[in-house]
Amino acid sequence: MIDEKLEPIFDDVVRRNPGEVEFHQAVREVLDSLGPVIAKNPDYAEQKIIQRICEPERQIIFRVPWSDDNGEVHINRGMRVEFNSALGPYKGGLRFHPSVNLGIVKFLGFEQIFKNALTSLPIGGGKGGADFDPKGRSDDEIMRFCQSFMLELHRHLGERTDVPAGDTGVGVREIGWLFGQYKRITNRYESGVLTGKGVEWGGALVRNEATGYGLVFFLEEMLASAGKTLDGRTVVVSGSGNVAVHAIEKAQQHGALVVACSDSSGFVHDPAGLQLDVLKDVKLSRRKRISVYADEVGSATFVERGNIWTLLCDVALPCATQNELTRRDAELLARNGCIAVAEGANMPCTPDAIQMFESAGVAFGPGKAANAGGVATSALEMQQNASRDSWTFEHTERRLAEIMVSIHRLCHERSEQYGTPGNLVHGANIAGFERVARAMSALGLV
Ligand SMILES: NC(=O)C1=CN([C@@H]2O[C@H](COP(=O)(O)OP(=O)(O)OC[C@H]3O[C@@H](n4cnc5c(N)ncnc54)[C@H](O)[C@@H]3O)[C@@H](O)[C@H]2O)C=CC1
Ligand SMILES: O=C(O)CCC(=O)C(=O)O
Repeated sequence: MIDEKLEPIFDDVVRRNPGEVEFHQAVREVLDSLGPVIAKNPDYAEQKIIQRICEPERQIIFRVPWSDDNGEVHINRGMRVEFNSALGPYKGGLRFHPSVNLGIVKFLGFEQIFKNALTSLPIGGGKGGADFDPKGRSDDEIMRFCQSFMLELHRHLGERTDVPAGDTGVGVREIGWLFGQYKRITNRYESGVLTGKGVEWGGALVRNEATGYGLVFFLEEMLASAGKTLDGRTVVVSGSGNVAVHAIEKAQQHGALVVACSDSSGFVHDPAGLQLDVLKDVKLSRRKRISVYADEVGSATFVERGNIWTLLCDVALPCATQNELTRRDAELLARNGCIAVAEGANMPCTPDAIQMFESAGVAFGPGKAANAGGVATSALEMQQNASRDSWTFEHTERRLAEIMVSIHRLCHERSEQYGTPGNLVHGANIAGFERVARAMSALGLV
């Protein structure tokens, strides 16, 4: 429940941003946690810190024209929301997906402010993307799209200004085409302007794996605070993209049996445990539908359009997309004995699903904390670019693990200090907000 003093702020956000339902949802969740913080720090109310945080510093919307392999012209809409730069340059990924609109980019950018603050690294919050659907497009078409997108976006970027990375539909391949075009337009090898680059051209080892790996490090901390471990647990993961595959990899390394994953066509169930090499080959290399995994692995079945959350598991890791896990799914998971849920995707659980987990005693790790390993490792990539250095895999993974442990500790401590022990949603919102609010307050009315 939003504190009654903060209710008018939320109403104003809804009025000023009509129809942007995902953005409203993300704001509501944060404001829900902030009543006690504002009561303790009346200066923040006077300085209208919350109202300022809810208003992006800058929103850029632009036309992206490109032509397909048959010469037909297409027009997409590109956007970048530069939300908050109190802690550092705007930082956050680019999403290419037909569902992208301003409300989606704003929800993602808003979440990113608090997530980035939780890493304790010097990065502000931003997000971008386009309503472009890469599915079924040739490499040439996607490259032309990336080049056209960057032709406009480049003027807003810079290693000290705004530093995008990947997200849904944007991986190392697209970052390559975006970086190549930036370099060509500006005539500068400005490595720190994008992260998630290939390791041969300025990228950092571990960035590709970082979100999924970080999720599992965070999950281990959640379980440890209840005296449990991941070893021997049955895990279900939704999605089969960058985050999902690397979460599966790290969960397996920690002794879990991961029995299912999905894509937008359905899920595969492999009670023997997913074969990671086959999964990576099908989804990341050949970019096929998930059903191909079941065609190639005898122990697996494919369930078209099926609901993955009906499967029995100890741990659920939603790693696909926003609002993919509803209250009904949460009830089912709890009833089936699930003990922990950690969000690899951004906002994959609906608010009433989260409430359900809380009331059923299922440990819950919110995305802005649990999936912060990706952006944290992006900040480590920026550090390496700035110092013209490159670290080993082992060193970088150790840094990632330390960051995830410290994010969990911070969220846990704040949840206790503010009277909701173990509620990591409150802990994450409060800890992230505190860091941004202190910086905004120090920087004056800007
Ligand atoms: N890539 C990164 O470093 C980070 C990504 N995230 C979030 O993680 C989520 C996944 O991102 P990536 O793995 O990078 O994207 P991706 O493009 O590599 O993979 C997305 C996956 O989700 C699946 N998917 C999409 N809609 C689905 C649906 N309705 N049902 C089942 N599967 C569906 C796709 O088929 C694909 O397998 C997104 O919410 C993203 O914002 C969060 C933090 C960092
Ligand atoms: O690495 C980054 O800059 C962004 C990662 C991202 O988009 C996210 O955390 O949701």
